[in-house]
Amino acid sequence: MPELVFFSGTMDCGKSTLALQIEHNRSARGLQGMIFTRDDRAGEGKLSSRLGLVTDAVEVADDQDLYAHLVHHLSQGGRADYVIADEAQFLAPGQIDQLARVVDDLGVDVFAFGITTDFRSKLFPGSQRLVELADRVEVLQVEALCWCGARATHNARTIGGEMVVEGAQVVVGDVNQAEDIGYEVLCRRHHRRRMTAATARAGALSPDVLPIASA
Ligand SMILES: Nc1ncnc2c1ncn2[C@@H]1O[C@H](COP(=O)(O)OP(=O)(O)O)[C@@H](O)[C@H]1O
Ligand SMILES: Cc1cn([C@H]2C[C@H](O)[C@@H](COP(=O)(O)O)O2)c(=O)[nH]c1=O
Repeated sequence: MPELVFFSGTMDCGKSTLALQIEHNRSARGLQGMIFTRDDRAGEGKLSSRLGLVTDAVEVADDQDLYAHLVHHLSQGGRADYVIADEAQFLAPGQIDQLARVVDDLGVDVFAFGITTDFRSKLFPGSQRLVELADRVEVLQVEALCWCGARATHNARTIGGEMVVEGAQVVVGDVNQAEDIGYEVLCRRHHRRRMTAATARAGALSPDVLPIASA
């Protein structure tokens, strides 16, 4: 049975790498995929992994109908034995419904990859719809780690290393960018306390508070 599978995890846990591996294994056996992405850090129409691999992809537009795109492609004699959708958190809920329709009406597997929650630990609308509709939600096995060594479960947005909780939901960026706007993965405890690697280090280095002399 064809499936809609949502591979989910924090930033930097290997989602795009897995997407590229799925694409490689299938294309090595003569299958042809349709690859969608949106706002990849490598630029428009790219699906990239931090391991250095990159492939071309269809850059999804705001109002694009993904089901209609597949039907048009097939009607022109194209093939689509499977679909990969990376950065799926950026897709609109309606586009996730269209991917479900690709599975149900066209009988094509859809593998979607994305982060579930934003820097405020709120669901992205596209990810929410995937959780609602997917046949399976798979959490990636390679765990990203918080600076404390615990499994990272949350994404923090940072400015100059400090966690921020105000701002637009979508700001394309990367981890390990101490300057300017960046991201850092944290365990829930440290996300709740807004403790990033930089602020934890600063706290550890600050001198003990001197006792207040009594009058
Ligand atoms: N220099 C490196 N050596 C080995 N593995 C690396 C290196 N850089 C990144 N990685 C691996 O790549 C993962 C990030 O992969 P990527 O597919 O870009 O993540 P995602 O799409 O989930 O953000 C890291 O968690 C790590 O396992
Ligand atoms: C938490 C969070 C992330 N983003 C952006 C930052 C990156 O461009 C992508 C995630 O990419 P990855 O391949 O999973 O590392 O999402 C965002 O726009 N808003 C957020 O809150």
